[in-house]
Amino acid sequence: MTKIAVLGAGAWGTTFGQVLADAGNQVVMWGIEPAVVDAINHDHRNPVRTPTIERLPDAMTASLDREEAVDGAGIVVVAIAAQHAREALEPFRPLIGADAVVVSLMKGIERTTDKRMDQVVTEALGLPEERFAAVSGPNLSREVAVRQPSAAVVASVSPETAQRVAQACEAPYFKPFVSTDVIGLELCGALKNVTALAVGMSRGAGYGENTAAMIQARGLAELTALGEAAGADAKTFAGLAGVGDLIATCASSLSRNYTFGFNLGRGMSIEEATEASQGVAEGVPATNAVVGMGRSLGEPTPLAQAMSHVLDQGLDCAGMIEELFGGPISAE
Ligand SMILES: NC(=O)C1=CN([C@@H]2O[C@H](COP(=O)(O)OP(=O)(O)OC[C@H]3O[C@@H](n4cnc5c(N)ncnc54)[C@H](OP(=O)(O)O)[C@@H]3O)[C@@H](O)[C@H]2O)C=CC1
Ligand SMILES: O=C(CO)COP(=O)(O)O
Repeated sequence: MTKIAVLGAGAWGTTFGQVLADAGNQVVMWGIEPAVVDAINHDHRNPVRTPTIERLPDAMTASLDREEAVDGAGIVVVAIAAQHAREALEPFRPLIGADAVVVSLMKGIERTTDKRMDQVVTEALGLPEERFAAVSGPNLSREVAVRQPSAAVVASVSPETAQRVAQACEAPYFKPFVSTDVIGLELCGALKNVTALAVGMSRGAGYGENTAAMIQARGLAELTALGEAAGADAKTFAGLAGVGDLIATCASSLSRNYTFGFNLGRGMSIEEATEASQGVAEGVPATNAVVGMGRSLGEPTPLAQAMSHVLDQGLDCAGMIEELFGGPISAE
């Protein structure tokens, strides 16, 4: 059995840990909450983050100790809230094996640097990019947790690394595809969250399918253009990690980003929506980073800009839509 460490015992880390265990690996979760680590070890449960999983596989254990978690692990998976990834990972730098591959499940942009998670992870760990892979796709954790059929894309600049990670996470209900477009995959995951906030907001305000579709389609155009400007392959945005994830996230109350937006749309303040959120809504800190990224690449980001006015200045849903669609007629 291959040992795989999963850093971060949140909803997706724990659920993906179950995928890896179901795929035949020995999985050690690393977390910072003693109660969560204790519950995984003694009750085979993570009642805080994955309450719908009644019993985690026997091949899953957990540790509070960094060294114990990654010692002998051939693959190290990172599923930590994006804004905390760098500080959480730096202490792992001397501990991760020289041949280990590091995999990011995170869908975010670092607010203070506007950097993608592949950049944050490789910088924090001093990792060559050939030993890094990202996994992204339409993977609402509660559905994967009950083993509904799902697929994801594993991207690495090294086709061998992508293949190795894909083989490790292929389970009867979880189908990985491979790609070398790390930048595209990272931007799909992070930027669809900003669109999900806006679509959720329109739903919360009472608007229907047409409004949701127009925001979603413009969001896709925006993230594709930004991705291409950053060096990504446009094909990635039409695939599972792009359109696929956008469809899942923008249509589901299981998405924290959609729900955060929905709550804003029905009148909650940012503080109230944050309080109501069940886990991290990555689109919130990513929004201004997307605006910053657009500015540095010379690419307009009207949707992210409108959402930043929602988050920073309290713009309401009607104002957000007016800002997005109220300008002069232009080519699509
Ligand atoms: N849930 C989903 O459906 C999916 C999520 N993702 C992505 O995966 C990433 C993780 O999401 P998810 O697990 O759902 O989020 P959760 O909010 O459930 O969990 C976040 C995790 O980050 C940990 N964390 C936060 N700060 C620190 C820190 N300083 N040091 C160590 N650990 C820390 C939290 O620990 P603690 O519990 O102790 O606070 C928690 O385990 C996100 O980027 C998300 O976009 C990707 C695909 C699907
Ligand atoms: O990325 C996800 C589904 O693919 C999860 O979305 P949320 O982070 O909005 O819950």
